Amino acid sequence: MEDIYSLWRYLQEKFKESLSKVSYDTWIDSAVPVRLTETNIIIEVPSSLHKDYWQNNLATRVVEGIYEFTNKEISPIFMIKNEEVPTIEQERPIRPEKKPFKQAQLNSKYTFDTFVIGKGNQMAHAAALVVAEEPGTIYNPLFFYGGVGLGKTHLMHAIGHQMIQLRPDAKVKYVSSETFANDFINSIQNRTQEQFRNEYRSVDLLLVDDIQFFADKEGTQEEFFHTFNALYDERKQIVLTSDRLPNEIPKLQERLVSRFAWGLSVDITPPDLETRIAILRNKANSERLEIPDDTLSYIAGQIDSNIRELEGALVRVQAFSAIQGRDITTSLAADALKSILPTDKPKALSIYAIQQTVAKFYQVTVEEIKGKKRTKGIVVPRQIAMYLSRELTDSSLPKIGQEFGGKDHTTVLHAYDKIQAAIKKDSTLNEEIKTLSEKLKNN
Ligand SMILES: Nc1ncnc2c1ncn2[C@@H]1O[C@H](COP(=O)(O)OP(=O)(O)OP(=O)(O)O)[C@@H](O)[C@H]1O
Repeated sequence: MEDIYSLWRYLQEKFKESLSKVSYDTWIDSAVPVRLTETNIIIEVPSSLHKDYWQNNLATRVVEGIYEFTNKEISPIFMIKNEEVPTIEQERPIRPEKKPFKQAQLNSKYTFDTFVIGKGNQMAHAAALVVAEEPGTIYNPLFFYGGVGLGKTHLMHAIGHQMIQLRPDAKVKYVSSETFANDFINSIQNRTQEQFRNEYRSVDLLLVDDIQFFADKEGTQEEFFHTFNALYDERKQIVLTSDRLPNEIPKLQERLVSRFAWGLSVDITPPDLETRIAILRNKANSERLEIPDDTLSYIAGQIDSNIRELEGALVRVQAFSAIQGRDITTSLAADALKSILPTDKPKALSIYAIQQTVAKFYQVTVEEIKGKKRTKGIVVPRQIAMYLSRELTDSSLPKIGQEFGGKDHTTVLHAYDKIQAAIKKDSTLNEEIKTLSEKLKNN
């Protein structure tokens, strides 16, 4: 048998590559491998919350990682610290089994009931409900896009659950784009393409997550194109997610880009403070944690862009309180999060600050920059401000458009391309943009 510690180091490295620092520190760093046999690995974690998280989110990756390292199928068993080490023979392997269609690999926690609605996801939530209730009619495909950990997968699963509740015989299939690609490749290797096609083309609802990973996979794109057409022609609902709009995914075939635009694309933007507090409160209630309101506000104030990290922070605070035997208070939360929060976090640059700086530099007003006037003296500063908003902030194109008086994302893209091309030819403009960037970064 392999050495458990080398294997663990290998798994740690893999998780380090794929998880954010906060998630890694919360989930992986706190886990300890206890025993390795021919069939199982026992992993000790600090709390039941950790155990749930490992089982729901990380177990499959453990199986994959161990298989890469040892070439053996070994399932993880998670035990909570200080519990008795389980006897392996009595344990059922946790490795995900092939479930019947109806259950469709849906995470039971990702439902509409547990989804908190806020400004950034309101439209996505509404579209998801429509699609669950009237699949294949209005918004087909439905395309969610937005940053990491903002609830795209959650909403997708919620659609699946809701559809099964309304129509218990509905066939729902949820896959990540990688699973689709792997299934396709395996079907070629095993000569089971017909089975593959039957499986994917006979569903009532197909949910494909993170399709940005289709980039560079020509054969998979080809196959997905046919799957898409077959389902679409039969008026079956398709829901897709990605971290960006289809036309921004490099190497995505044009015919897929245009098909994805047939339905509705909705972005999910980071939650505001109120929504983050509401998400934490829900989570704390469902875990029966006693946390004062000011502590929830404190945690929500520290982690402002990613809900997965927000949840990770709550688990960390809870674990810290359990280990130290202290009640959860704001000062305990501050201690618990100290090591994962950047100490000199630079304040994120806002689009408004860019508009102000550019307006002042070119002696126009912010209203003119955000407005519709097409005189040259205004159009160029407006395009420069859009260009800098894309370069210097994490905002998506639609979000930038919105901040410029509700313009379309294509207008922003056009401005960006135009300025990018212009600075290569026009050295004065190049200098001006450099000066503006420096000014903004040093603010
Ligand atoms: N509005 C919300 N209400 C409650 N929980 C939420 C909400 N949005 C996200 N979450 C939770 O945050 C975590 C991350 O969400 P999810 O996995 O759906 O993100 P994602 O956008 O699919 O991210 P990725 O791009 O990494 O796949 C999940 O545990 C999810 O339940």
